[in-house]
Amino acid sequence: MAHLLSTTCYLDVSSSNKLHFKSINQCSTPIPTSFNMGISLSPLKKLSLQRKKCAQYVVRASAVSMSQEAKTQNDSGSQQTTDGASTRKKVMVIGGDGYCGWATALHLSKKGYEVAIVDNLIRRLFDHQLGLDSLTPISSIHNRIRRWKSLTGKDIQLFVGDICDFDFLAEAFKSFEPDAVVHFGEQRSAPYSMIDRSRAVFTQHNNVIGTLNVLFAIKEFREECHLVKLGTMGEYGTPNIDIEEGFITITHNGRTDTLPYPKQASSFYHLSKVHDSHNIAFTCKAWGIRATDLNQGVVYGVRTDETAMHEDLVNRLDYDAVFGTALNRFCVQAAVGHPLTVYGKGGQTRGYLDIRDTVQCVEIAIANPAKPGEFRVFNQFTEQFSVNELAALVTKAGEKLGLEVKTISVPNPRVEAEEHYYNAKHTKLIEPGLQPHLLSDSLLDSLLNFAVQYKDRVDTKQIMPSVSWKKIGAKPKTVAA
Ligand SMILES: O=c1ccn([C@@H]2O[C@H](COP(=O)(O)OP(=O)(O)O[C@H]3O[C@H](CS(=O)(=O)O)[C@@H](O)[C@H](O)[C@H]3O)[C@@H](O)[C@H]2O)c(=O)[nH]1
Repeated sequence: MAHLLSTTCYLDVSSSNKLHFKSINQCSTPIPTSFNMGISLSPLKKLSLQRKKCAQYVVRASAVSMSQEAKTQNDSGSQQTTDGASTRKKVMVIGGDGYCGWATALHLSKKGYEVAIVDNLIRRLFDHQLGLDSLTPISSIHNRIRRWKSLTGKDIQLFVGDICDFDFLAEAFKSFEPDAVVHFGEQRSAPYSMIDRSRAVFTQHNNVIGTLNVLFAIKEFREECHLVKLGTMGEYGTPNIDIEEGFITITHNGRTDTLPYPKQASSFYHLSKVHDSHNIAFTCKAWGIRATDLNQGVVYGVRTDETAMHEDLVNRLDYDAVFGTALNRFCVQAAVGHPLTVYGKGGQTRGYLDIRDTVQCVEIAIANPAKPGEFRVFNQFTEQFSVNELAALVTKAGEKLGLEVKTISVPNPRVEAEEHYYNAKHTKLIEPGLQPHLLSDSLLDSLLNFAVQYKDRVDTKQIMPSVSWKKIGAKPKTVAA
């Protein structure tokens, strides 16, 4: 069984330019290395893809010139100590190199929080393995952080390693001492988890054990630390009743109780988040952990105020059938003249939100922490759309830009309801101040323009779905060269 090569690196942005190397840790979580259509990925195999002894090093960001005057930002990340002094709240962003994590790390840093990114960079490895790429060219995490420092004067610490390796996570916790942990560090694609047995096992192991380790790290080293965990609206499935925020009050045989809302996830990925929610709820009760489960809907968009500051800060945008999500995919499809790929009847309805609202929601959760022992659940989306509605909106916006947009019905590769009732509550983030960026013509114009700008980078072979919920088997899938 192949394993992941994991480098543990610590980027400390302070005074001198020294580079320190130190041997650290090992890990044993298997990750799959092949996908689809017959030929295995020998170069990646040669990497041996093993979580083995690796280097820890410290890079000083002052090695990068300050290309722009550092600016003072509005700081909302400070907190009062018992003696009245003001300190900056420390937030560890696990998965801070990914789509939502990178945007969030920058936003929190700008808001005055002291931020550390923890990431094993595996999202970049998935692309290498499956032959995929972000629509937008993205810089290395090191260059991203250096650029941020040069533009704003703000440090972001970097711990490169795997949270399934508890020794690594413990070191990161003891070194950074977070007041809050935002946990995006999971394999987040439903199709990826449905490629083959090894991807299903990897997804659930990685996600469930990673979160379990975070819970143990909080208990062991930072009891007061608030866990802000990214869950998913997909935990609820599509029941024929209104979806509440985490809990539902039920009267049964004359007795009444408020219970966790029933979970009906529809992929091994979505199920991993259900398992996480149970583990978190249990440890809140048993150990007094304070946690917020953010059941996020489908995210769209690419720009946030911070990622728009420089090309080195640009976020990734996935359009392929494994990692790309519905609206982002449709915009890229429209830009390259590919028909919009509505799966099945297109009545599948989900909650959606702009990535600028993802970063706002996380900040709201951190600024208003759960109490010790409290397990809160917020539904994190701003609007509901069916896939057909999204296709119609993109068609209209494309026409305005002179694009001829067609839609096709693709046989649904997933097992899901294609026509159903959907009405999900989402008030708990609005009350403390979320100001939603609703999907508008101007947003669609700018997303489409963005897609048009990068359309030469699109590999149209990655658009049609090739992962089937029904055909998943034990045999490892490999990718063609
Ligand atoms: O080309 C496409 C792509 C998707 N769909 C449909 O659009 C819906 C949403 O699919 P998606 O790929 O945009 O989103 P999903 O697989 O549900 O997962 C994404 O959105 C989840 C939130 S939610 O959908 O569970 O609310 C997050 O948890 C995941 O990390 C993120 O990848 C599904 O019914 C899917 O069948 C199409 O019709 N055509």
